[in-house]
Amino acid sequence: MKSVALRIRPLSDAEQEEAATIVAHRVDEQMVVLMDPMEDPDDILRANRSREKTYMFDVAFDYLASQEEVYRATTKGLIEGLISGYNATVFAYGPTGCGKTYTMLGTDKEPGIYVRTLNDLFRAIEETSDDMLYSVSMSYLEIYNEMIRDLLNPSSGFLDLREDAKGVIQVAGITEVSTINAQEIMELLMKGNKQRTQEPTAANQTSSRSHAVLQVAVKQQSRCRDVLQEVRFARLFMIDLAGSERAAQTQNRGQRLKEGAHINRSLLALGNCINALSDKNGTKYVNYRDSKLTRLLKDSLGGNSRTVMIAHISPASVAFEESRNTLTYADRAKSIRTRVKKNLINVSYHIAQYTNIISDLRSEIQRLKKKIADQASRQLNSDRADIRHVQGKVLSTLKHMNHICQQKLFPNFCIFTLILLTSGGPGPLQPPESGGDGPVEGAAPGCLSPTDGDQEKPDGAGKQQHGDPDRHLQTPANHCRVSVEDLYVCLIQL
Ligand SMILES: Nc1ncnc2c1ncn2[C@@H]1O[C@H](COP(=O)(O)OP(=O)(O)OP(=O)(O)O)[C@@H](O)[C@H]1O
Repeated sequence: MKSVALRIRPLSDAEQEEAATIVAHRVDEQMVVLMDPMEDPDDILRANRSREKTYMFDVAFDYLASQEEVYRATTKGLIEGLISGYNATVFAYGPTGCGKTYTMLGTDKEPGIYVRTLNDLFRAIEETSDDMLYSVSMSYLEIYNEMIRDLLNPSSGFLDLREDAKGVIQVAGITEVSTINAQEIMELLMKGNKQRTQEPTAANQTSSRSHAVLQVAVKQQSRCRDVLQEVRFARLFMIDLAGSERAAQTQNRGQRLKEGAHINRSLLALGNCINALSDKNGTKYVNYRDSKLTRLLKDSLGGNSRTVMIAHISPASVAFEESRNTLTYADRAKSIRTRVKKNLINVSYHIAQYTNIISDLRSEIQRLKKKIADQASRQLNSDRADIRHVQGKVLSTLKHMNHICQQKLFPNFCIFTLILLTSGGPGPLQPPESGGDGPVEGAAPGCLSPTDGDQEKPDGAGKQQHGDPDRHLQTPANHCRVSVEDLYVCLIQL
């Protein structure tokens, strides 16, 4: 547990009337002492024991502590974690009439933990709402005689507990009100509270006959829509348990007695869970299924939750037995360890999203590779066609030249023909390997290349002379075409 606190309420009017003595004292911020009122001091001396037993808690309060002090020391620290995705639970535990409802709900003048927590939660949300987007929903239920009732919609009948795929316990069909308006939530809380089963008993005029569970779910995500966005989700349970009671003390009959039996049964189940969870060897079976209360509190007790227990006792000698039991359970609860982790509800969604992006990119790469390969093969085919076309042109030019050449030019003409056939004649064609340089390198000595032409005619004279803008393109086809033109010029000059 994150912390276990103890609160000792003031002596009640009834206790004062009974002239009860005070047996439970707060010694300091953490220590409480309980004195046994029945023990004979002589017996204690003879047995060499103390009449007093001390208990240590994370924090201890007595009748002087204000509601604000209790809230600050126990619950306020949970809010920051809550809005960042850490589950939290605060529950009030103790015998009937010892101040659980006072701590959790409080009064109009002295509001309790519910109101203070919600106020601070909405303040924290407001302070960060420029960067973060929130959604808050609230539900309020009671477990009365082992049945779950929706306090925000009591006419909906009894509800069932279900475990979702992730093992989280949910209340099927519960009303969840979405709001980030503190005032609205307070009104709902007050309305729900009026629905809560309360009856006067001899021990408490306003005894809660049910366990009340206020659940606030907070979802937070960044307003900035980047790819690495996280959605954090956390639940806060605030629980006002019904008080354990002894029939003799409450003088209950009939329905009250039956309620008391149910209350005690679920609190016994809670006590058993606390016992098993606090077992030092960790080998005891934790039976959450014994009551609806323990099923609902499964995560809060031994799972993923920062849990605060506020145990309550009366200081009076008449309540000694109940106080001792409560102190013993609260003391044990200190050794319960929970495994808290941040709830990032859409991590798997993002992983799925990344997987989709990667597979889209892979198919895009495949598509582009195929396109490049197709283009390259089309280009190669068109280059081959160009070269064959040029070769054809060369041959017909040569045939034509054959007619116009004088006899004395014939040997020169034959030499040029030979050169041309050696450099670009029919035979296996090589595609350009780098910028079309291949055919130039492969040209026979004496065959003119565009570069050769430029070298021979500085200042672009060659370009003007031939007037062909494609002349400098380094493709095999152009290279051959230029060579033919140069050859033609040379032949005419000869
Ligand atoms: N710290 C306190 N300061 C002043 N009054 C208190 C304090 N604690 C409890 N009381 C008063 O004691 C009475 C009983 O308290 P409360 O109803 O909160 O007990 P409870 O533990 O919730 O009882 P139950 O389990 O029967 O519902 C109430 O009248 C309440 O106002």
